[in-house]
Amino acid sequence: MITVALPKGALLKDSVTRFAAAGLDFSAITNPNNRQLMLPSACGKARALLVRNGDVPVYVAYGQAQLGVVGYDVLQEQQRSVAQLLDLGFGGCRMAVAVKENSPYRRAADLPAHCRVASKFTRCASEYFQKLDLPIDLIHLTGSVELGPLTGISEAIVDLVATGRTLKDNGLIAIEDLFFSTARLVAHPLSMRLDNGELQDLVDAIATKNPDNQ
Ligand SMILES: Nc1ncnc2c1ncn2[C@@H]1O[C@H](COP(=O)(O)OP(=O)(O)OP(=O)(O)O)[C@@H](O)[C@H]1O
Ligand SMILES: O=P(O)(O)OC[C@H]1O[C@H](OP(=O)(O)OP(=O)(O)O)[C@H](O)[C@@H]1O
Repeated sequence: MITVALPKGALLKDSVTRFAAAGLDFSAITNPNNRQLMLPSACGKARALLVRNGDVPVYVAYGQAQLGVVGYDVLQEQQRSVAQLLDLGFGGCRMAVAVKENSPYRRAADLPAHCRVASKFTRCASEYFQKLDLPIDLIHLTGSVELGPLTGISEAIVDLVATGRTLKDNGLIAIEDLFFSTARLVAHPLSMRLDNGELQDLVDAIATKNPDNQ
């Protein structure tokens, strides 16, 4: 039986839609009254694990799920051994450096050496500033990162921006982008190698049967 790790939160609805188009109906997982974390598909041929977005690569890397859906940002941050099979197109956002609107900084390289940068994505942030050859003091936060410059805990943040509304409503501006992110279909590499065709057929159906293109 194929097990799929689906992310709670922003990517769940579109993930369920894409699997449904490919023949696996996990819609029961989106029922607000549902508290079951492991659910069979309507046909009974597969099952879904409902996990935190950040835990999808963990279940897939360990092989407890053969497939998963997760944001590219999380894959960049975690660097786990999972195979990226498809760009699913939804969940578009960018990873950006942001500062207070009224700060003098307009490029990441303008930030003073050893300034504090808050982020949930500390590996991405660290690699980015290393490439700029700018030493920074990273502060790891797990959410509401925009509060960093507002409270003064940090001069800048590295965080996801989609509509830009959260930045605007908190008096911040993005000054540089690290990368663009969308949801990805990932797989356990060994499961793909040992596949008898069933997994590949599902991946092909997800790739070709996109309701947004029909
Ligand atoms: N505002 C947004 N608009 C569109 N996509 C977003 C937005 N914020 C995040 N995403 C994408 O959706 C993914 C899931 O975000 P979501 O907020 O549901 O999870 P999370 O709470 O950040 O994750 P975790 O459960 O690991 O803490 C992100 O990794 C990113 O790829
Ligand atoms: O540009 P916008 O459309 O306003 O979206 C960006 C916000 O969305 C994400 O936060 P999320 O809602 O996941 O909450 P979090 O701060 O707890 O991560 C991200 O971390 C930003 O805060």
